[in-house]
Formats: sequence, C-alpha cells, structure tokens
Amino acid sequence: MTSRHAHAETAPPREGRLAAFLGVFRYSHRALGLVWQTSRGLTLGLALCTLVAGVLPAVAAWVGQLIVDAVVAAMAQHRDGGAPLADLLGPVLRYVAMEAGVVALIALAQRGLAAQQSLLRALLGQKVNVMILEKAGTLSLSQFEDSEFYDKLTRARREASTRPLGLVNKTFGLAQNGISLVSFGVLLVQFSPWALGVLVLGALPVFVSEARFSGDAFRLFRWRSPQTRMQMYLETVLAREDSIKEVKLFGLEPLLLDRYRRIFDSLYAEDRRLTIRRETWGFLLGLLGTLAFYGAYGWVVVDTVAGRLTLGEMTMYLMVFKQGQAALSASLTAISGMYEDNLYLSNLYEYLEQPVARETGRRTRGARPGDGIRFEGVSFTYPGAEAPALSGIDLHLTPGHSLALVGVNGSGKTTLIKLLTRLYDPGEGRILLDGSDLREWDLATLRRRIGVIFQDFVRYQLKVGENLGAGDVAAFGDEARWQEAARRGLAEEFIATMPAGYHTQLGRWFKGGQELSGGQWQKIALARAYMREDADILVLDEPTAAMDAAAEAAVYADFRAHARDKMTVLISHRFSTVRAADQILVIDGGRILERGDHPSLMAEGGRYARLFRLQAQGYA
Ligand SMILES: Nc1ncnc2c1ncn2[C@@H]1O[C@H](COP(=O)(O)OP(=O)(O)OP(=O)(O)O)[C@@H](O)[C@H]1O
Repeated sequence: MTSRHAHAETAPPREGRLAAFLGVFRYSHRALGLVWQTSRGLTLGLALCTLVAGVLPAVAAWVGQLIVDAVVAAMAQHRDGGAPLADLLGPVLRYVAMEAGVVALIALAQRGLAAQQSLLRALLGQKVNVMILEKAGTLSLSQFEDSEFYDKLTRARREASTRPLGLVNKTFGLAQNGISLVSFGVLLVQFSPWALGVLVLGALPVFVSEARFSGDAFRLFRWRSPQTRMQMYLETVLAREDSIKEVKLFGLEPLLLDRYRRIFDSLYAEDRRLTIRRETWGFLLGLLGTLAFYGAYGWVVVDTVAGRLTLGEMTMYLMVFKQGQAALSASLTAISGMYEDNLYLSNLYEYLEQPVARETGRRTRGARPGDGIRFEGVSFTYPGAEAPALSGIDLHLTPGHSLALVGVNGSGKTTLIKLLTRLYDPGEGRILLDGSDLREWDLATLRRRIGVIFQDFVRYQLKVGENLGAGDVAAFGDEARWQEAARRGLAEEFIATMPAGYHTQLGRWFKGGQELSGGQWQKIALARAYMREDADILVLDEPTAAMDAAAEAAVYADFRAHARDKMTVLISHRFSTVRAADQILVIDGGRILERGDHPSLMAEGGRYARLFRLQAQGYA
C-alpha cells in the first residue's frame, strides 16, 4: 500500500488510451471560451476565415479539373476545326479566372487569420494577466508561501500572452486542415470509396501515435515541475542584482551553475528518450500513410491510362493527394505543439480556481470600543510545520500603552504580528480588538487601523514620494503628506539632497534610479508607516536595526511622542530601545517566558535581566 502510494506520487499517472488520445484537446474548449470572452467579433472572424481557408483548397482543385478538361475538349474541337479559336477559349479562360478568384480568396482568408490572431494575442495576453493579478489580490499569505502554489502563479504569469492563443490557433489550424481533408475526401469518394477508406486507415495510426506521445510529454512535464522550478530559481540567483553581490564574493557561480547543468542533464535524458521514440514511431507510422497515399495515386494513374478517368480528373486527384499530404503533416505539427499549451492552461486554471476560503466579517466597530487588543490562549502552527510557532499566548494592550516583544531569533515575535494583522488566523484561541474577534471585523477597516513595518519591508522601485504614499493609498500622491511623514521618519534631510527630491526614482531597475543605504531605506519605511494617520495600532518589527545610534534614539523619542494615545507594538533586539515600553514580553519557543515592565523584570532577575546586563556590558 505504502509503495503503491509512493509510486503514485512520483510517477506520472497512467490513463486509458482514449483519454491519453483526447488529452491534447483537454483544454481547447477552455482556451476557446477565453478567446470568446476576450472578443466575440474576432473569434467569429477567426472561425469564418478558418472555414474559408479550409474549404477553398478543394474548390481550387475541382476548378483545376474543370480547366484541364475544358482545355483538352477545346484542343480536340480546334483540331477537328469545329469552331473558331476565340469561341473555344471563352469557357476555358472563365475557369482560369475562377481559379484565380479562388486563390485570391484563400490568400484573403489567410491574411485575415494572421491579422485577427495578432490582435487577439495582444487582447488575450492582457486579459489573462489581469485575471492572474486580480486573483493574486484575493489570496492569503499562506497560499503565497506554499511553494507549489507559488510555482503555479509564476508559471501562469510567464507565458500568459502566448499560450492561450497558441492553443486556440492550433485548434483552429487543426480544424482548418480537418475541413480541407474532409473536402478532399468528398472529391475522392467520387473516384472510389475504397481509395478513401485506404487513405483514412493509412493516416490514422500516425495521428493516434502523435496524440498519444503528446499526452506522455504533457504528463512528463507536469511531473518534473519541481526540478524546473529549481532551475528557474538558480537562474534568478545567478542573474539578479540583489543576489549577485553575494554570489560573486562567495564564489558561488561554479557551484550553482553546476547544479543548474545537472538538472538540465537529467531532464534532457528523459526528453531525448521521448523525442526519439516519438519521432521513430512518427516516421514508421507516417510511412504507412505515405504508402497508402501513393498506392491510391498509382491507382489513379492506372485508371487514367486505361481511360476510366479524364486528364482533368487525374490533375485534380494529383493536387488532392499533394495538398492532402501537406494538410496531414500540418495537423500533426499542430497536435505535437498542443501539449505544451495544454500544460500551460492546466496550470493557469488550477491557479485561477484555487479556492479563497477566507471568511471576513462586517464589523467596523468593536463591541467594547477602547478595550484594545487581547490575545486569549492563542496558538498557531504554520501550514506544513510540525511544531507550533506560538502557543498559549495571552496578552492585553490598551490604547496609550506600548508593548515590546523580545526573544531569540525564531522565537515567534513576527508570527505574533502576522496574527494580529490577520495575515494568518490562530489555530487555537482568539484575538480580540475592542472586544470583538478579529474574524468578525471587516478586513479593510481592520487593516486601516494598523500601521506596520516588517523587517522585510518592500523597497518599491518607484519615486521617493510614492514609496511614502504607499502607506496610505488615499494620499498616495499627496506631497504635503509625504513631507510630513518624511519629517517624522527622519527621512527629510537625505531626501532634500536627492537630485529630484521627492520625485527621485528609487532602486536600480529603472533609468536614473538612485540606490539608498540600508538605514535610509528603513527611514523611508518608517515614514511610510507614519503616513497611516488613522492607524491607532503601530507595529514596528525591528525598524531601526540598520540605523545609526543617534537616528535610532531620535526615532524612538518621536515615536513615543506620536504614539501617546495609540497602541504600539515594538520588536527589537536592542534593550536600550525596549526598556521604555509599558509592557515587555519575553518570548521563547513560541511561549511567553516572562512579562512585566523593565524595573519589575530586572527585579525578577530572570532571562530578561540577564540579557539586559549582557548587552549593557557590551556597550560599557
Ligand atoms: N512562513 C513560515 N512558514 C513556516 N514556518 C515559519 C514561517 N515563518 C516563520 N516560521 C517559523 O516560525 C518560527 C517563528 O518565526 P518568527 O519569524 O515569528 O520568529 P521571530 O521571533 O520573529 O525571529 P527573528 O528575531 O529572527 O525575526 C520559526 O521557527 C520559523 O522557522
């Protein structure tokens, strides 16, 4: 049982033959639906052009027959001296003009196809990208942290503009060639239903094998996605400005590149096996089809020589055979490219259909306004983790008071903030704001009340002012507010020295972008938190680690003044910062080890007192 289960997880699942055959068409209808929603007019135009481009080649072949037969008849009449040349030429030239018209129509249909495809590509790419990004906005943090899910998101984004249309084009291409083949069949059946039967039977095996191998490739690609993801990651580390500094200094390039190559080699071996098998079978079975074609061709020639077919009919069949072969091989190429598009769409739809089970309440006021924040027996375990990151947390913070969290790395401080901001919900216990469970609160109202800077705050590659404005979307472009926030965050001084002040582009991604030091970025982040004027809960998760001592002292002096009637939560490893808090929690292994204000914790003589003295010695 266990081994079967393990097998099921590591090997591509096997399906029935019919399902494997139909696998390549699995997402065609969804791709069509998508195209239909994007533009009905263009989709109908595409269908019309496909139909026209599919039927007309057979019409051209038929007119070709009429021309040759008319020529032969006219030649005979002319030889017998039956009629003047001018009278004889009329009908023949009419057929030639008809053929020219048909060929011109084919060209028009093909241009129409190309034009509509290129317009649809742009519209569809935009539509799919917007769908992906809209969905991203509704997802929870834990979904982003799930590696498989994140993988789906990145892959969905990467090829959003080409894949869906690729599948539609191939499906339409297949339809067009299918229509051509059927219309050739209609012409051929007049020659002999048997010949048609032989041709169909001859072509069938190569179709089935092509579809089947495409299905195999589809499953293979899905199954190997973790390796592909590792390759993508290595590419990022090796070629991105934010990691290249360290990669160079540690001399990691050869090591990472070697890993990158080894992944490729293992994937390539599988690819090669599949490709060789596929092409070998394709060739052998294709030969069967070609034999059938040329067998029927020989038959036509024999019948013509024996006088059972006219020269015109022979010309027509000859054209039908040639074009039939071309349509067949175009269909096979379309099928073999479809698995990758299918893979893309399966991934896209799995991403788009990811459930967003997030209940959010409607409260905009708590049951007991002014009660502040309460944690009651809160425990939390990260999805997929074995041990809880927090357990049995109780705390109460009222307006006008400050709370500091201290503890070694990984003790659970940031996790507590993530629960408070409802990036996650507790596994056990509850968190109350103004007497009401966070789950009952309207999420937007809740988030408006909280101003937070995380350790890993975002360095937006936007203007300085916009980096501040991000803290309050309602005042995103409000320059007066930017200046006020920058003053509080101690960023005013260095912003004044920048080339375009608040309008200076930050980061190196865009032309003219300026890079800031670690401490300057922190000041920007701090100022961003100050943009949230309505927030009455301020959370600073190690906001000053990269600042110089004078800046840090100034930040906290201002912070205390600003936060007089607010609730503040502060995480810091510097005890000089922590000591001023009204309430200090020492967290260890996700539990509260000690609590109290600075004097009482010092008097207690426990972990806090020991660490405080240790740091004080370091400064002495
Ligand atoms: N997204 C996550 N998924 C799974 N486990 C996580 C995740 N984030 C943190 N953890 C784990 O939860 C525990 C608590 O992490 P947390 O980030 O809360 O620590 P912290 O006290 O803030 O540490 P630091 O002082 O280093 O910032 C750690 O053991 C960590 O490995």
